[in-house]
Amino acid sequence: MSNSMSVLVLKVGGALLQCEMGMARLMKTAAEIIANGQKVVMVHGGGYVVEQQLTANQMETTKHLGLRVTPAEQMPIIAGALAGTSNKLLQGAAKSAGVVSVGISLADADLVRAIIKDEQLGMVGEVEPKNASYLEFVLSQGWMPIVSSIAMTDAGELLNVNADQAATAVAQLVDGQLVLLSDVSGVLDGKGQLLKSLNRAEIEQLIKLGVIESGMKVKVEAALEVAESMQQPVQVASWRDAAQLAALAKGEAVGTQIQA
Ligand SMILES: Nc1ncnc2c1ncn2[C@@H]1O[C@H](COP(=O)(O)OP(=O)(O)O)[C@@H](O)[C@H]1O
Ligand SMILES: CC(=O)N[C@@H](CCC(=O)OP(=O)(O)O)C(=O)O
Repeated sequence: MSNSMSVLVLKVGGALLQCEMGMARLMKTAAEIIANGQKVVMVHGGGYVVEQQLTANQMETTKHLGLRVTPAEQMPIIAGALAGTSNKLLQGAAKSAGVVSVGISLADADLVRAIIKDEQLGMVGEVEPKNASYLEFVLSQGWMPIVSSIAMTDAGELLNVNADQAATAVAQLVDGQLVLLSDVSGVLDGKGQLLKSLNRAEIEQLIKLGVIESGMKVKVEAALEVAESMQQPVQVASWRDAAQLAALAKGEAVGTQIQA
């Protein structure tokens, strides 16, 4: 079990980037957590920004089981949308909340080892933790790393990594406590009610029933991997919910606890 002073890895989903008030509130929360003495690493998605920029370039896009099929010719736009636009939008919000940030990607400083996940998905990456030195240095300065999910193969090709999976690798890398913040208050049951806690058997059952699907399926599977490998619960909650953010700042459990 990690103690409350361990590194907090906060993953934020792409819908946040469409909401200026949401970004401001989240960064205020991050500022409070940092002021309380805890280190924070932010990992972000940006699925909506990717879609806007592909559409603006007359490119079509599809997802397969929650992962974006990424043809090589789309990679420059996707990298720009995630490591550029999305990352800098969040840095701007951090700056105006008084948080000093360092905007990086998974491709920096050998943070992770990245390989192509499945040829049929194109340039989609699968990552595992590699070298924490750079993150540790940034954190030691009191700065907040903001990490996009763009990675690089050993041959130097850019890869598009699902941001929940990126956050998993980062949490393992820094031995951190992982919180996945989305636009829903947590994992919901078939009636839309929040499920407070889920283990592997319950997750498998809900996936089989089709209650947990698409992006949430990728998210809970990523959460479960961390919960099991690090033997600590992972929280799935919402950046939209001010009460959840306030609880998070106090170190309380929020949303759905994914348990080992
Ligand atoms: N059982 C479920 N509970 C909550 N959300 C679910 C569930 N099944 C599917 N979803 C969908 O998953 C979405 C969250 O995943 P995703 O869009 O990938 O989030 P993010 O971009 O924040 O990572 C929700 O907005 C919802 O549409
Ligand atoms: C391979 C893959 O699916 N990559 C994602 C990366 C961004 C992401 O995960 O963004 P959200 O957190 O907003 O969903 C994508 O292209 O959308």
